[in-house]
Amino acid sequence: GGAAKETAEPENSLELELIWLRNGVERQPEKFTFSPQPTLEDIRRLQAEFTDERDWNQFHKPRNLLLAMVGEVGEVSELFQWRGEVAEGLPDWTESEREQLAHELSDVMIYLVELAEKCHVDLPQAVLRKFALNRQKYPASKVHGSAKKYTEYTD
Ligand SMILES: Nc1ccn([C@H]2C[C@H](O)[C@@H](COP(=O)(O)OP(=O)(O)OP(=O)(O)O)O2)c(=O)n1
Repeated sequence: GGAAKETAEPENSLELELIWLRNGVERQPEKFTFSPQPTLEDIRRLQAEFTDERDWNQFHKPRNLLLAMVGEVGEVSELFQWRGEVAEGLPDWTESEREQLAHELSDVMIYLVELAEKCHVDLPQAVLRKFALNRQKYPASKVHGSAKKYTEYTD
């Protein structure tokens, strides 16, 4: 029946992706934020399924993934290279240029997540450890309003 269908759990990754996409389209936050889904672990799993289904794992060694990621960073750079400074939110870009950027940033993200997986770096946990280090290195009280590198401070 209809009620059962509305509450039915997604049965595979494609159904989950469609649900998350729909959630994203409906979002209109006042200030820009990311959608909560997919998580990094979701992205890791979706890419693992994508490569498994194609028997591509044999090609996805850490070095290959690193080079693929850097190549995609280059594609992001191409979108910016002949422009002047770009304002937050890219107000002067066309919808198609923004979508292109979203694609290229996603390629970087997908390869980054898979690179971390294949190197056994638990990326979300590693990011938390790195934030703790960054806070120690750059105490807000000390560096407020200054973009100097930590080695430039004399005290
Ligand atoms: N061996 C591969 C090839 C592709 N992909 C996936 C991950 C990326 O998200 C995307 C990259 O695809 P392409 O190499 O075709 O690169 P682009 O999408 O950037 O296309 P183009 O190079 O034409 O701009 O597809 C992958 O996982 N493994």
